Amino acid sequence: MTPIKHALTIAGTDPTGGAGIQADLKTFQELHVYGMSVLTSIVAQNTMGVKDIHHLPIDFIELQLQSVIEDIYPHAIKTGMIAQKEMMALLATKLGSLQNVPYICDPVMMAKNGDPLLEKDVRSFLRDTLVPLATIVTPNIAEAEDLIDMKIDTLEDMKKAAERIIHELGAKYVVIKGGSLNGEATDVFYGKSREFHILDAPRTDTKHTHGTGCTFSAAITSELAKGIPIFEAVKKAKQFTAAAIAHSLNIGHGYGPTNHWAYRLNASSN
Ligand SMILES: Nc1ncnc2c1ncn2[C@@H]1O[C@H](COP(=O)(O)OP(=O)(O)OP(=O)(O)O)[C@@H](O)[C@H]1O
Ligand SMILES: Cc1ncc(COP(=O)(O)O)c(N)n1
Repeated sequence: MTPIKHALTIAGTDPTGGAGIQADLKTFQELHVYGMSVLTSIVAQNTMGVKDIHHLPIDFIELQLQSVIEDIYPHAIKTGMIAQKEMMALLATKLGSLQNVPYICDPVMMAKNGDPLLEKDVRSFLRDTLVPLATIVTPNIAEAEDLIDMKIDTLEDMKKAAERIIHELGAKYVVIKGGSLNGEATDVFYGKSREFHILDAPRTDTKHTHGTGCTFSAAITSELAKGIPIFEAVKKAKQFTAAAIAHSLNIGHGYGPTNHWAYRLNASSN
């Protein structure tokens, strides 16, 4: 039997279980990798919005990370909600010192309803510290616009933005998620091979998309932990997330969560 691979998420929490650390761990489990987590911020949020955020002290985030790495070395690492400059600086140092571990940077900036998850004025610091270290960075349209300070209205704009993220910011690969553009669910993948790939999946007409971005980047992380080539990993993540959205859950009073086991249902009916 192939030894199990280990994936680590470094992110904030969602007590309703749909986004953040909780969505990441559910995704790792569904995709058969051993999931581990380092908490950065504890977020009092639900499907309706964010009530308050408690940031953990930097030295305690460092201690969690050290505890994981000295014991169960991760085969891939993702970051989600990294809210403060000091957290970004710590992670840049730590992630920069790990050799050959794929790093998936989900540049989380806000919750689905628009509530901010990052402290003010730290977005450019995210762009300058964590994005350049990324094997792949996974912005949605608003995050991509913010990272390279350009308006994105069309697929051509998405391609231009992808080129700029690679050539100006230094990540190796990028996938820009077009879920919020023109009612499509078309994503653009681009990277050091300088080839564009367009990823399409049927768009589900639902408001229950809480945690889709976390789920997508955690699925990429799972596949990269297994050693799957990067574009294959992104394609699998796209299918996994599309299924999770197609079977999303009408629970809670706001933007309901996705269904992390939907891909398993699809696979068993094939
Ligand atoms: N309603 C939908 N139906 C199918 N796929 C979707 C839908 N909404 C998003 N996706 C896809 O889910 C994945 C994760 O998208 P994510 O929610 O992070 O970003 P987004 O929808 O592009 O942006 P935003 O968070 O601003 O809505 C992407 O592949 C995206 O194309
Ligand atoms: C802790 C945390 N991280 C990320 C998100 C964004 O979630 P989404 O995937 O819906 O953009 C969130 N709401 N909470």
